[in-house]
Amino acid sequence: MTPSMDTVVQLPLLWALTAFLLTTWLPFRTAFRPGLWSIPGPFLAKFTDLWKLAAVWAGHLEQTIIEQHRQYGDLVRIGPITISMVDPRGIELIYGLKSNFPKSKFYNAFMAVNKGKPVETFFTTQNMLYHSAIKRPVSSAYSMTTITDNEWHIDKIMEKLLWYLEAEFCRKIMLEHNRYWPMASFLWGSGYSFDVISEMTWSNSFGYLEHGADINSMIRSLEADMDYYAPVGKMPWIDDLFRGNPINLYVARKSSTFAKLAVDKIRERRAKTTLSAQEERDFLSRFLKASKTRYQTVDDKEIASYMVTNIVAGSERTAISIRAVLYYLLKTPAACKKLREEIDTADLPDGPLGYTSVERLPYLGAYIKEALRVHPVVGLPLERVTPITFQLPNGQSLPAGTVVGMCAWPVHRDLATFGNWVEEYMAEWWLQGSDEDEETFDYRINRMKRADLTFRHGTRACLGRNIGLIETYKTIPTLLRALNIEPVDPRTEWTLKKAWFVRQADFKGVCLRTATSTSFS
Ligand code: HEM
Repeated sequence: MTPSMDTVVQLPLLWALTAFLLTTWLPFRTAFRPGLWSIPGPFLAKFTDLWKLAAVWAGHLEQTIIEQHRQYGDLVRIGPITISMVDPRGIELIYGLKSNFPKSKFYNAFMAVNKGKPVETFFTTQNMLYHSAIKRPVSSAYSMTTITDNEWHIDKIMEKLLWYLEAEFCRKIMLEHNRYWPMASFLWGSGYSFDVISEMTWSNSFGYLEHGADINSMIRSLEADMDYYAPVGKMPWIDDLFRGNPINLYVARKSSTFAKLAVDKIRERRAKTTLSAQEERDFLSRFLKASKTRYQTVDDKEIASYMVTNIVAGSERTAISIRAVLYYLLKTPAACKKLREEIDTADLPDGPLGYTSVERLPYLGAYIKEALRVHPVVGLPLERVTPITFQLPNGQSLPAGTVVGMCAWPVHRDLATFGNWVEEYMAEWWLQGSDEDEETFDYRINRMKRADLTFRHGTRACLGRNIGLIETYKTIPTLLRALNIEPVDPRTEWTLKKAWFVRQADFKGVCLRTATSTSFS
């Protein structure tokens, strides 16, 4: 059968129309989306999320966003429907309790897989009702009172760390090798924080400190996962295509390492007839208690998901924070000296320091806050979706369905809030100046606090904030008191691996010696 004359004429027209739509009309429509087209930003980003993906892939989105904001101002369009904002007033509007904006699809990539099925967690869910339903039964387990009542879990691991560093390594290796020990994996790596959070969760640490190695490469594979999630989260359909497609999920039908471990721990705990005092009060016991009263919401799948979230969200972030504080202290010898003096004169008890005995030390607080300002853990914008038209502080409005996010790196470098010293480590700014009256100081410090995105803010703020803070506040002075930690060469820099987290790699210049040894040879 030969095609009719009409078809012959129509076919090329159809192709031309399709080509026009694909090459001109659709990109034009995307770029000139009402409410967004006037917001400045990189040209490519108006048309496609490839711009974001490429910047994350290249490992410097946080720096690129800082530069974009310096070039274009407070609002930058970094994707066809994505806006980055830097004005600290936006924090309350986007993340505050009243706004309740859901997370964007970026978080889909972070979903764990259990028996071939993606599992939503506190961290990943975009359903705010589900989020509040699963958070309510367990939120008291993360309160300041509960965590300080259970500091002994942290103390146990801290004692191991001290023993390990002093007895096992420092003394021995110092005697053998020029009396210093280049700080390596255990403290510098994440093993310590992994051990703390596993001890708090099920009263048994992974044992990184004892093994001195990355058991079953769990840390390495978690880091690799995070490095994968960050770029694919910027174009979530890529993850759907490769990892989340039904064929892959069916063929794999596997659970993530942490999900399997959590299920085993629940089974073991249920089989126990008596529990130790420690087990009675750990997270797992609290989750199991919650399941008795809220059994419709908190089933075993949910308990496993709470446990996985604890391990995944509570290990790397705290390790990165502790490393940041140590790094900036070591790079600023005057600060380190001042802090040592503060600790020495504070009349503190022996052994691992309690949170209540150190939280009021002014220099310690200032050094920690400043390190987390200069080096926030998360390096990407925390994306939320506007459910309705969103009125910005400058009067402009964004249409419903816009992805809007603030990244801690540019926000913590906002010149209007932090002054011209934003790139410097200047902890004293968190303290009242000698020529500053109370009122001026209160005004200044409150502005700085309102611009603090370290743990974020509002409904989806960090659930483990108290753990992260207590662990950091306890660990830094306990270490400084027990050991002299010094840079071999203060000019040495660390290297940074930037994806979802801005993770530090080897800072080889650091070495340890016990506080009692007098000098390096
Ligand atoms: C110093 C250490 C820590 C820092 C700097 C930190 C930082 C953050 C930040 C910035 C977020 C918001 C992420 C987002 O909106 O995408 C977050 C969320 C979260 N963090 Fe932390 N975190 C730390 C420690 C912990 C610990 C120890 C735990 C666990 C037990 C934890 C559990 C969580 C959870 C569950 C969320 C998700 C909350 C939600 O969406 O409702 N974090 N954290």
